[in-house]
Amino acid sequence: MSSGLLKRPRLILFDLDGTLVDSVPDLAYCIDGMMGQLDRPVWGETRVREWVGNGVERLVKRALVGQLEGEPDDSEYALALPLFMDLYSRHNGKRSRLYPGVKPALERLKSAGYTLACVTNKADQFTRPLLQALGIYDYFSLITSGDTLPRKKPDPLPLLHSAEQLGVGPTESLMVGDSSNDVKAARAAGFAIACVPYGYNHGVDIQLSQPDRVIDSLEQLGDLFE
Ligand SMILES: O=C(O)COP(=O)(O)O
Ligand SMILES: [Mg+2]
Repeated sequence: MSSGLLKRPRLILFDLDGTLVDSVPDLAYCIDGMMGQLDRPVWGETRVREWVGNGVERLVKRALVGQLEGEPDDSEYALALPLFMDLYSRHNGKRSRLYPGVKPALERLKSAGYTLACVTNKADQFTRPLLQALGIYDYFSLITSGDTLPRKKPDPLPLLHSAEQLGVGPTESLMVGDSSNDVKAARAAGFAIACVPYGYNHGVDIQLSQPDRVIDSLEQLGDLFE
């Protein structure tokens, strides 16, 4: 990782789960509720934390197979997904919290004239209510969810789509995330990438993905730019 200041961006894209919001308490509660309804053992927050970041379908599959990779039995998955969707639509946001410094950081960046947008792999039916419940929906000029486009992060499409919609080029755009999916998507899109170390990266240190910067709090973002 290099040091020194980054080129000042015009657009800052924020990942949601693990970057803005600690959503694992709700996700784990609903995964465990689903497992219980299937008469299977529950996993708890520590395991579920390692499985978040590739969208709801992968999360349910990971819970069914008990690991990051692998495909569950088709008929069990067909039962499990609607159970999870129903539980999460009723519990989304109840136990989730903004990470420290998120709201003041968004406020300061917005006031300083940066365009802010959200790019998440979370399904849109859950993304918008969560941002609203946590009082940060209005900071974002655009929200691109995991099912908005045909491909999710780590594909660069959601990042490139957001920048294009907002009339900003990739070299004037910064992605802020917590996982290797965010780093891969940003690199493929030609965006700069800053990461937080406190989120969900499948149990792996985010430094190993070599983002341009790692910051402890979003409040440090403004200090990164020339
Ligand atoms: O996997 C999800 O549902 C969300 O993940 P993200 O907000 O970190 O992209
Ligand atoms: Mg994330």
